[in-house]
Amino acid sequence: MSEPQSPAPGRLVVAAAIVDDLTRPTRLLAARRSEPPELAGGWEFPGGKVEPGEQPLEALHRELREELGIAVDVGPELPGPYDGRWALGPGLSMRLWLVLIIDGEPAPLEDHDELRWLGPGEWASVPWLPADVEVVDALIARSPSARV
Ligand SMILES: Nc1nc2c([nH]c(=O)n2[C@H]2C[C@H](O)[C@@H](COP(=O)(O)OP(=O)(O)OP(=O)(O)O)O2)c(=O)[nH]1
Repeated sequence: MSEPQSPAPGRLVVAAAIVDDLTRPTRLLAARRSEPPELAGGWEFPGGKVEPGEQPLEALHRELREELGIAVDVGPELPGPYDGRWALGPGLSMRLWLVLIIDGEPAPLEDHDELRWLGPGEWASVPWLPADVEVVDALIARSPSARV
């Protein structure tokens, strides 16, 4: 099968599908953005932009510590259709990994005003940011344990 034509990868955003189990996940942690105004109220995978000179996984650990106050073990990546990345908007694309919390209780410290554990059958039940809808669908498709 041929690769879809780009949107250019653009700046890399790294994000986490925080789950309760890396092989048979049943719960997924969604975060509601509080800013900027045009994105506020939309639900997303916690994460953020990779800074110059930073490795992607280094950025992921930093963002999760800053935004939620947690340390994680990183599991498998959910590769997107654009050279492994998911298209976000103009000039941005995302890599996403399943992760498990190993330290800390997640709290909306930065950029979010609510966190919610979504149980089986609920993973698509919040209004995800538009670009995340296909990502959530792909996550559900690879996680039979997420379905009721
Ligand atoms: N973190 C994250 N960002 C997403 C997702 N879906 C999606 O469209 N985005 C967009 C929203 C933002 O435009 C961009 C990520 O930027 P960000 O604001 O989280 O990055 P950052 O924490 O590094 O913040 P900054 O340096 O830009 O202030 O990607 C997602 O699931 N997670």
